[in-house]
Amino acid sequence: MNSAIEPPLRLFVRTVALPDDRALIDHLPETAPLAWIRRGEGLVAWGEAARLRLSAETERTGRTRFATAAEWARTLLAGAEVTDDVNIAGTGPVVFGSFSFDGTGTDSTVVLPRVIVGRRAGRSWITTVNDRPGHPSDLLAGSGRRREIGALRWSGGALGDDAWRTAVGAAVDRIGTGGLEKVVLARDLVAEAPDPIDVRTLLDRLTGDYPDCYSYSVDGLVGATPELLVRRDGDTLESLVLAGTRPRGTDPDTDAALAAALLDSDKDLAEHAYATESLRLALGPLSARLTVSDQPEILRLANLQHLASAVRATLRPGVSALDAVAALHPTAAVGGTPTAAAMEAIAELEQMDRGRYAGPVGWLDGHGNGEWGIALRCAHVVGRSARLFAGCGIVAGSEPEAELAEAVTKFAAMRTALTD
Ligand SMILES: C=C(O[C@@H]1C=C(C(=O)O)C=C[C@H]1O)C(=O)O
Repeated sequence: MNSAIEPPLRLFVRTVALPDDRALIDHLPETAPLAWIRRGEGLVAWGEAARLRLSAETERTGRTRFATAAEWARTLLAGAEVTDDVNIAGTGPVVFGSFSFDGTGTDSTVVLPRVIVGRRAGRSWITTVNDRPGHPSDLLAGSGRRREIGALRWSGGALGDDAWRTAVGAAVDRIGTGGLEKVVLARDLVAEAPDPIDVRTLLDRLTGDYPDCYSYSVDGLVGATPELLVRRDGDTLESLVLAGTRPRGTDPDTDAALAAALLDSDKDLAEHAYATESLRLALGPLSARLTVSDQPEILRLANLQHLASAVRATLRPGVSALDAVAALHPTAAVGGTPTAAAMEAIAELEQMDRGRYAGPVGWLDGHGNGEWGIALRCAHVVGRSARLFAGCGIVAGSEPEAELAEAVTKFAAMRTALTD
């Protein structure tokens, strides 16, 4: 059964311009911070006016939960009395969501916060969600100082290095015998801190190190993802497909050589093509117009470079950001091809529950606008512990040793963020 914390009978939502140029993170309290930030803009939020917990489904792809969440949000937000002085995507009431990778997972959640602070195209605003008209002053209080994380104790996750190499080998064998073309295999790693982890400290470091990524925090899932699943503003949808990876070089020549090798690698181009194709197939029926760039480009991050393809679509009327998420997840960038066989292979070979890693994370406003990323380069933080995740696309020709090295590099974003 899905369960919702019943919202008050009537919600009063007020958005006003905020003459404040503090960094978004500086507004956040330590408890349950919600965030979606890129290049200093985005949304931060806190408090809870309503929450939907979604139950497990029988299908691994689990599409019903997105439809349930979209309907819940639509009814909730349509029933609110909204006064919006700013009126752009992300103003008015906004829900934040984080969905489990696998539909059989139990920890998907959507929350309507009490206070949302946003910044976009140089404009800042604050939105409050109340049971009575007006801005309650106690919710606008500034936040406390961010705390350091302290000395960490690291331990292995579900599979050690050898076992994970073996799993990659088994995936390559499966691909060779037909029925499966690509599968993304992930692994986990656990860090234990001396005190409860201050998520704002992680966000501060992630936004600093990865300004071009989307730094997010929803219900303890914290990370900085380069992979935009959906941005919907009016009838325009954008997405960025990533698949195919190399590390950054330590000097400009090596860096350029690694990028050139990536653009020239048949294995990586094939891995990338599965991902763009899955997106094209899923988005086609929702779009009046759809363009996927024909040649991938290089996206450079602090620690990695990826093959990237930009996608742009004009959506058919009435398709919300969350409707598009429902159609897209799981893309071959984090699942594989064909989807059902890849999901089975993941469940069998990884030997762990991904939780919300590699699931959609983001926000949705009352007009159906929103931004959703794939929850990558992240950790699930619970009290003093953080469980980190990293995965790699496996195709014919993948080598276990190289994939292991790639996973180590992908862990680095969160490892560094956790390290004082
Ligand atoms: C699965 C992850 O990343 C995905 C896999 C990639 C690859 O295998 O080349 C690249 C980008 C992401 O789509 C991860 O970071 O955990």
